[in-house]
Amino acid sequence: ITSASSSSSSRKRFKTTNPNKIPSKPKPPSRRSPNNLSSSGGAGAGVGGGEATTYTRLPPRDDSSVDPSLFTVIKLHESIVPVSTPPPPKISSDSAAYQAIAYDDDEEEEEEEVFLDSTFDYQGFVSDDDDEDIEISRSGSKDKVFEEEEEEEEEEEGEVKEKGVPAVMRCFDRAKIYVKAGDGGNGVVAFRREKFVPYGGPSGGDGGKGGDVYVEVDGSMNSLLPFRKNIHFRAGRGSHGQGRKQVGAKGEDVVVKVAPGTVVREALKEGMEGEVLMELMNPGERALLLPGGRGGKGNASFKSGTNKVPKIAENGEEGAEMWLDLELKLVADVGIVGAPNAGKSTLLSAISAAKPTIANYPFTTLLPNLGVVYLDFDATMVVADLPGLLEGAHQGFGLGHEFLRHTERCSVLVHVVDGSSLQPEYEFDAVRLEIELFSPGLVEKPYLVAYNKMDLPEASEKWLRFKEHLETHGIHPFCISAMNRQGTHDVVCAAYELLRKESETNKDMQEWTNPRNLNHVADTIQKQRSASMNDFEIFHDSSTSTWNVVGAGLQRFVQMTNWQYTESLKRFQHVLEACGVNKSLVKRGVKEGDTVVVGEMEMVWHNATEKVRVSKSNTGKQSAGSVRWPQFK
Ligand SMILES: Nc1nc2c(ncn2[C@@H]2O[C@H](COP(=O)(O)OP(=O)(O)OP(=O)(O)O)[C@@H](O)[C@H]2O)c(=O)[nH]1
Ligand SMILES: [Mg+2]
Repeated sequence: ITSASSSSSSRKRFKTTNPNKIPSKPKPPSRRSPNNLSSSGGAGAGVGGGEATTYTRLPPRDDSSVDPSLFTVIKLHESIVPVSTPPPPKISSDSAAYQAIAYDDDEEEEEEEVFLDSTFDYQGFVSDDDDEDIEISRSGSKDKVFEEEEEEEEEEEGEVKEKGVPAVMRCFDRAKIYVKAGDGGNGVVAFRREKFVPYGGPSGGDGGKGGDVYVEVDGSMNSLLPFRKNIHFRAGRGSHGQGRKQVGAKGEDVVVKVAPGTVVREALKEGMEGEVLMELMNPGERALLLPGGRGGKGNASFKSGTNKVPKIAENGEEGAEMWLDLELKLVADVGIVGAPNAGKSTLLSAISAAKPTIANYPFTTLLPNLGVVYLDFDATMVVADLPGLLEGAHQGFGLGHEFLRHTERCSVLVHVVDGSSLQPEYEFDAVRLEIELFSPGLVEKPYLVAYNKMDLPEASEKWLRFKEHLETHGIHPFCISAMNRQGTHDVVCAAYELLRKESETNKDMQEWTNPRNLNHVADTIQKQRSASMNDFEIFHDSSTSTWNVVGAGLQRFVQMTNWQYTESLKRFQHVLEACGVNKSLVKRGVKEGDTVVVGEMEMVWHNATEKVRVSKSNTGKQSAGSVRWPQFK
């Protein structure tokens, strides 16, 4: 027999996020079919007036070191759509109402009764219930929530500053956000009160389900910019149950909108990369990420043959919460890479309707530009123009090479070489090396080489030498003048041909990976929620005489138990007995007076032969934020 002592104030709140890892299914990047490009990709670009994404601009600079303060002038396509703002967390003003016993009185009888009977003849957890402190404990826990929030934000700020890429760039394609599903509403204890109907019976309704958290692809977004302003997304809490068996309303859902091509990871501490939870590619795709907590049962649900007057109700289940790392990898078919000032943006503007900034200095392009290239009615491809790569980019020179991850989804690369540079061959090799250093997988992608600026004599002079150099390596370069649009069509056709071949090879694999279950995170959480209470482990530290009973099912049960009602203790005691915790503890050698911890509940163990009886005199003061149970020795 055990009797309980308090602990919830000192222990951290139990989180349904669950310490157990959520298994993820990383999906191999699937390429979009060229046919659906016009409706997606955020670029919204198209021939005939369609506009492409253009975000560029850096004033000419002598040195290539990057001062973030200069990046404030950024031109962005207007189409960035703010993500939906989550509804403010609902805090019911009459939060204490459900705690006390509600009556669905019909006109006449207004008298209040309190059913916090502190005496029952049960060997087990007993309460020195002190009704008046419930409010205090409630507000106490609220404060705690806010404190935690502040901590989280501080932690966020600290992590934003990583070296390499200027802050402005990072924020566009990477974000860290917090999501929380709504808690379930609490059930209530109420009794039917009606004139001429004695013993109306229990009528406390169940709490409503908490709101869900969804992640949705918004085709009009082309960056993760909105997450610079808004990083907390909380679904609404379910309403509490009411008298007359009225079930609480469901909490409001929250939808986190992301750009196509966003990779969602579970955020881990200390810069570690979490598992990929999902990759969201196609506009309109929607994933249920975190399901809201279940509503607590009201006393009407506890009615049984043996207990016709249940004075017990459950708390709502806490909604799961987690931090997510979002990363945008552009969804483009072809990526244009090359050294700074080689003419990459010029090439994109020559082959598509995109209007990236073009200027005669390195690092004009700071963020990738997208454009849609139309070869035919049904032959289109999305082309991305990337910032320039320098030798040593992997060490952070220039803009670094982080943005190369945008090419990971590209099937084909077009390598633009500046023919007017001193040693085009050397420039070519250096850029290839940087690509390889970023990812060996990237260097294996099919690519073609476009030798640019052929209209300039210094470029055409070196063309033959360059061509020979590459041909010895089995590469056949194209020569173009992007500015005059000469030779660009050949490059486009060749790129499209490579793209077609690639998609044929990948076809089988893509078919195999479809259909994807985007809701697998929510499914895992649901599965964990239905974990049996019989699954638990007992950890014992012999030096401290503390026994930790760990099990998802039991922890959830503790969290949902409203300790205000004394019958809750009975039920808890019964559960511990029924699922074998007591037995296992005895077997492991628990001793009189040892501490047993289950979830956030801490108890003192008492041997079964002793009778425990509580008298009314035990109603002492409670500390804020906890419900204290007396210890009986
Ligand atoms: N003569 C000539 N100049 C060109 C050609 N293509 C590009 N240029 C010029 O080269 C300069 C750089 O062009 P961009 O398209 O901005 O080069 P980029 O590779 O995008 O440069 P970053 O974005 O800074 O990496 C501009 O002044 C262009 O006008 C070409 O075919 N012939
Ligand atoms: Mg450029």
